[in-house]
Order: sequence, then C-alpha cells, then structure tokens
Amino acid sequence: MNASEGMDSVNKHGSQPLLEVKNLKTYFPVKRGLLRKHVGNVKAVDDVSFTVGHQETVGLVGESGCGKSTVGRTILRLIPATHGEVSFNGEDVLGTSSGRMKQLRREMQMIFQDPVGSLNPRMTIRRIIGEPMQVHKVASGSELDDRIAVLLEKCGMLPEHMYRYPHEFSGGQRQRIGIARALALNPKFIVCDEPVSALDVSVQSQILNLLADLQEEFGLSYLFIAHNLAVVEHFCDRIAVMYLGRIVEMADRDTLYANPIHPYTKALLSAAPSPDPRRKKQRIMLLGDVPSPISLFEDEKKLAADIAAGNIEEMSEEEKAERAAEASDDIEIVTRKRLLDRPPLVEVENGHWVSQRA
Ligand SMILES: Nc1ncnc2c1ncn2[C@@H]1O[C@H](COP(=O)(O)OP(=O)(O)OP(=O)(O)O)[C@@H](O)[C@H]1O
Repeated sequence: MNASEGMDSVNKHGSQPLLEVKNLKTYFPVKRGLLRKHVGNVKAVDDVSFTVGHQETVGLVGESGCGKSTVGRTILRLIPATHGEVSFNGEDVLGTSSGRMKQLRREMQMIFQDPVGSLNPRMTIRRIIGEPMQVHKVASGSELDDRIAVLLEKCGMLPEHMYRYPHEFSGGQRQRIGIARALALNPKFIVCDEPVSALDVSVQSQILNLLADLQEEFGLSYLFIAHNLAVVEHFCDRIAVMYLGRIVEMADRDTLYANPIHPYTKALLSAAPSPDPRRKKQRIMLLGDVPSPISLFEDEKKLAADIAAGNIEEMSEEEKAERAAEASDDIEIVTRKRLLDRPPLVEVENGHWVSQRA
C-alpha cells in the first residue's frame, strides 16, 4: 500500500475523513538564467498526501519556505494545483465548477498569519465580519448585526467593537476578529495558517485555547500550519512534518514526539524548547541553509553526477563537521545535503509514516 492510498483514509473515529488530499503538487513556473529565457519550476508542493478527519486537528509543520502555506491555499483553490486530488466530504474540490466552489468556500475557510495585513484598515469590524454573510446572502439588516455581535462574543470580544476599525485593536484582538470572520459562514473546516506566529507568547496560548473551544462548540476540523513543533504539541491530533515540498514524517502527536524517526523531525524536535526538564533530548544541529525549491533540482542532479563520477572523495565543510560531531556524544549534525534524498513514505507502524527506503 502506498502513502496516498493508505495514509489514514479512515480516521480515528472510524468514519471517512472530511478532507482527503492525494498526490498534491503545486509548481510555480519561473523564468531563470541571465536572459531569463529558461523556464523552470519552483516545486513548492511536491506529491503531498494526507487526510483530516471530522473534528480533527492536523498539524503541518516545517521551516519557512517548505510549502506549508501553498498546501493550505491549494486545498482552498486560492492557487491552482499542478496535479493531484482534494476531496471534501467526498466532493472533488479541484475539479468542481467555480459556482460550486463559491458554495464550498462557505464550509472551507482560512485564518491568516498576519492579523494586521489580513484585515482591511478602511473597513469597520462590522463590515469585515459581515461582508461574507452579505455576499452569500446569509443575513442582512438587524439580523446581520445580531450575528456579528454573537460571533464577536464567541471570540472573546465585545459586541460594540463592531463599530471600530482594526488599528484600534492589539494583535491578539485582531486575530480574534479574523477568527470571527472565518466563522461567519458556519464552516466545517478551517486552514489556520500560522495563526499565532506573529503574536506574543502569552497571547499565543489564549488564541490556541479559543480555537480549541470553538472546535468543540462548532465541531470544526483544522489544518494547523506552524513552523514550530512546540506550538503544535498540545494542539494537534496528528502532525505531518514537511521539508522542501514533501511530507517526510506523519504520525499521531504522541507517537511523533515519543518516537521521531526521520532525521529532520528529530532536528526540529531537538530545537523546540521543552517545559519538562525530565524530557532529555539529544541535541541535533541542522547544518547549512534551507535550499530553495528551485535549486533543488540542480542540487539533486549534481549530487547524482558526483556520486556517478566518484567525485565524493573531497570532504566538504559539512562532511568535516559531521565527522567531528561523531566524536562528540551529545550532539549530532544533520547536513541539508543528506536531507535531499527523499524516498517515498513508508508506514513503519499503524499510522506512522516516514520517508525512508522500504
Ligand atoms: N507565487 C509564487 N511564485 C513563485 N514561487 C512561490 C510563489 N509562492 C510561493 N513560492 C515559493 O514556494 C515555496 C513554498 O512557499 P510557502 O509560502 O508555501 O512556504 P511556507 O512553508 O508556508 O513558508 P512560510 O512559513 O515562510 O510562509 C517557497 O520557496 C516560495 O518562495
């Protein structure tokens, strides 16, 4: 069974998943070279498969530029997919008409990272939250105001806040307004794109608690995007770790934290601070910068050519550092070059998928 067929197509509640993503690819064409004549592809998302169950929170974690936001936006059809399937409640999202997509958007919403940039500064909060309900003809007049007041209260704000403007609120309050807007059409599924990354640590936990309460009350499912494994630890049921456009490991939260297998997951976990001093962690250093997805193809080709030509005698700085680290017990070095080899996902135990050789 390959990853796209088997990766939790039936979720923890034993029912079919709400969202199913299969072999999703999103490539951005770019012009390259001195004369910009060569057209290449940024493989932002490169064969990603996962599911999200009813009332489940799936975390998508990885460093900046690994393709997390592109996955979220492609699922909602905010950007076109190059290949793959997305089904929501059994319905084909990528192939459906734009009219039907407008209807589906009521059920699939997004919360953005930047609570400042995502709210139009010229609109009152009433207009920001009310607009989707007006566009979809859900409510108008005093009923609209009543609904906005309830949504604001559910998100920890006051009804009278609807007459104010975004700049009158703090970052955390603005994120609450963004959440109220996402809830306006009574969705079932929300892509939360780094909703707490721009907030102070003390405010982060308030917003996470709010999202958890709303999930309980409205039966929501979340795809929760984050770059920090510490943030998703207490919030997600299952976690997928992404590196350079692909999922390299996916498991339920407890399994992933107790038994990370992929070197990249181990490195991310070793970088995350733990409040529990008993949880002794091996220190792992990731050496080098994250390669750009556009250079990836060239790097892979060069690596393959080097190996084929027997050109790997000369030790690179990274390899020297790796050797040096072998002499030390408490620190392991993972070079980015090693991570370029990304074999397919294999199920190592029930629901725990890792990119490795079968
Ligand atoms: N419209 C676009 N045109 C070309 N390349 C793009 C476009 N959008 C994203 N990319 C590239 O695709 C890759 C993935 O970007 P994406 O924003 O999905 O990553 P991310 O993991 O969400 O990062 P961050 O945490 O910084 O938001 C990056 O290399 C980015 O530069």
